[in-house]
Amino acid sequence: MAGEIVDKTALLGKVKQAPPRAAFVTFLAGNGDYVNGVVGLAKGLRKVRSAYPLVVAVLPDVPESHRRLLVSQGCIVREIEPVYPPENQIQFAMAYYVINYSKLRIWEFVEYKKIVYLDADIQVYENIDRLFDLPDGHFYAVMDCFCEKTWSHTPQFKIGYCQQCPDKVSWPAAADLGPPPSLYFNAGMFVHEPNIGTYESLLATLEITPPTPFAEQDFLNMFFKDIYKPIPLIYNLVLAMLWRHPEKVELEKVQVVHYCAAGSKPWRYTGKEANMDREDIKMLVQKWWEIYNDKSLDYKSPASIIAAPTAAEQPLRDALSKAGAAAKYVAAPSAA
Ligand SMILES: O=c1ccn([C@@H]2O[C@H](COP(=O)(O)OP(=O)(O)O)[C@@H](O)[C@H]2O)c(=O)[nH]1
Ligand SMILES: OC[C@H]1O[C@H](O[C@@H]2[C@@H](O)[C@H](O)[C@@H](O)[C@H](O)[C@@H]2O)[C@H](O)[C@@H](O)[C@H]1O
Ligand SMILES: [Mn+2]
Repeated sequence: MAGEIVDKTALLGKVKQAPPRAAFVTFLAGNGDYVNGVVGLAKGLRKVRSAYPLVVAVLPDVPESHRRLLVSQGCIVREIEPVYPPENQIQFAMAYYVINYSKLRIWEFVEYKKIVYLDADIQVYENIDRLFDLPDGHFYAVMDCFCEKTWSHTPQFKIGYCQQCPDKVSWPAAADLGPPPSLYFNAGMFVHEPNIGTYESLLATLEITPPTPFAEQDFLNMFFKDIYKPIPLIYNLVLAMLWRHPEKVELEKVQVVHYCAAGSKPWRYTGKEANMDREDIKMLVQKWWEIYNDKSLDYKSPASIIAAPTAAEQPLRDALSKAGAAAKYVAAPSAA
């Protein structure tokens, strides 16, 4: 850079925008392979040029190596303490669901005015930043489907009722079944406002609420029933919709895919489970891998752009150096 004088600190100051008071948040537990989902999500949000950071709420059992990997991919890693439901003999739909109550900790993230929560097995294929502009005071999420056998414990499954097609099998007037279930959302993606009062109420209510098969998803549906506002399924395609309610899915319009069907986690996909040999599933898994393997989507810290810009980044560097006052080049402190 002969002749070039650049004040790296000044440039860094210009590259760093004021942190937006909103964020995407995901949740990571254990030392297993869900960390791949978070890396994929971080790269997917970068690909769609989201203006918001990805915060990863990690449980204490997430190893340092996974945390470093996520920081190297531009994530903000924040440790949370687990949340457990009251002692119980309940059979969760999936045994590991018990740990998903820990998602409740994100109501403590009050440095963010609004949060879009995304499971680690979700990928974002179009920019959904507009969700942060939804009016406050509601809990926004996509309606779930009751048709998979994971719901076989419920009365609605037993009579073949699903909220996605309430007229197909209408809810019987029989008194013993009570009223039809309220609108029920999938808790893999939702828009909410962190708030300490809400957080304390969530935890206090949990202490006196017997756990149920869909764990925190059931609990959140009960807690936010009065302010829940359904949003279109383009924001959280629960894969089972493809074979349970295909008439409701326009795949080309879907912006967010939730790899929640059994066998659909891309990083451990074998194609052997039910429905996993479908062409649309194979295409969606391949789409996930294309982003995960795309090195151009790896995070580059502002310092690395300033120090060694690629051709594509040169314009940014030039603009910044023009914007910044001419000043002596200040080499970064050597790592040694
Ligand atoms: O071993 C696990 C299991 C779950 N999760 C987190 O908990 C979320 C909910 O679990 P999962 O997505 O498997 O539930 P599903 O949506 O498939 O019912 C995951 O997306 C991850 O964010 C995790 O980090 N490690
Ligand atoms: O702990 C309970 C979990 O319940 C939900 O997953 C279910 C649900 O969507 C069912 O309707 C599907 O049939 C099933 O495949 C799927 O796993 C959330 O995605 C997840 O984040 C988490 O809240
Ligand atoms: Mn999920």
